[in-house]
Amino acid sequence: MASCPIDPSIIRPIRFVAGKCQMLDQRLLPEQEIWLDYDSYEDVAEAIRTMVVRGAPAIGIAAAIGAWFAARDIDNESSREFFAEFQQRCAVLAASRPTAVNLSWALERMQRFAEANLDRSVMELKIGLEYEALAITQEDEQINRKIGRHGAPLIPDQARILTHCNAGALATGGYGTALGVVRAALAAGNKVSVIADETRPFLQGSRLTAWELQRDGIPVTLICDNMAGYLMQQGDIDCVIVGADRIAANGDVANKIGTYTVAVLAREHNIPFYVAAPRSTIDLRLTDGSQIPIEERDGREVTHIGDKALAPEGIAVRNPAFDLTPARLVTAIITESGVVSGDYVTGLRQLF
Ligand SMILES: CSC[C@@H](O)[C@@H](O)C(=O)COP(=O)(O)O
Repeated sequence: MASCPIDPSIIRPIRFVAGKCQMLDQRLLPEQEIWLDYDSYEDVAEAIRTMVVRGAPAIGIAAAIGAWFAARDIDNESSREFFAEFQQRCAVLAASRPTAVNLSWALERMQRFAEANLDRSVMELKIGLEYEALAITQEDEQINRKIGRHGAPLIPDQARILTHCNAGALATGGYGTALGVVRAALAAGNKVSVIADETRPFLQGSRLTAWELQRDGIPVTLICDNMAGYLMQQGDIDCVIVGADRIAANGDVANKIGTYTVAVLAREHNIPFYVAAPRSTIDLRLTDGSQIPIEERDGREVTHIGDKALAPEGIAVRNPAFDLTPARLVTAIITESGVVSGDYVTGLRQLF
């Protein structure tokens, strides 16, 4: 795979250069800014699995682009046979990571498009799927800017905002969800600052959130995950904003491991706990969070940083990548269609 230096303007982790799809290799940040070229659905599935690309909306975008590559490379003139093969290839992409529903949301949208147009030629289907993938890519940044506009009024001037993981530009098509609210609050003239949890074990907070905010000149202070309680106790945090990988119909939120701990601490200290997410992250098919599949990743992410061992060889390890925050701990869910709080069952349904 070829690489090239980073685009110095707005951060968008997935881009098209000379007709090629490139993804910023987020495993290497902040040390190296390397873009990798992608041209096959198998490689895109691997990029999602290995977290070259990560963050729920960005995973959805990558999946849509992977589905377009999958369609483009099918050699069959019959629309129905093409569709059967397309579905099988989408299933490979769908299996790459289980928790973020944006992945299946994007793949289902691509398959719905194909299924609704089976009277067209395979060539027309392929062109249509390319447009659909590009639409999913471009819409996302606009959605995030709307989330930002809805969320900004909730954030007081001078607020010190705790965030966990990376729900920023790097996790989306651009601008970010939780960090989109921060960007919108700053754009509205409020002098806010961010406190970023480092987010063990994959360090999305220290490697990615700190990197993208510092790069954009947004005030950010890094802390270890276990420092959040102390800072809240000291009165140094005014609100929490995080993203989400999947939100059940009752408002339970799956997000990066450690989010639940932050939500419990926020409740103890009467600090508002906001979740910012697009509607594509809301899964109304699931009545509550217990139905959300939680990914367990390789224990090596816990025992090592890079090649450096942090634990004795052979130690037993658990590595759940996400946790569940019950709706009762969530002050409000900020979406592109408005802010929902209180009765999530009714409020989330009304967004659709
Ligand atoms: C806008 S991104 C929201 C979530 O996807 C984010 O908070 C998160 O948990 C990402 O997890 P990751 O494992 O890095 O994909």
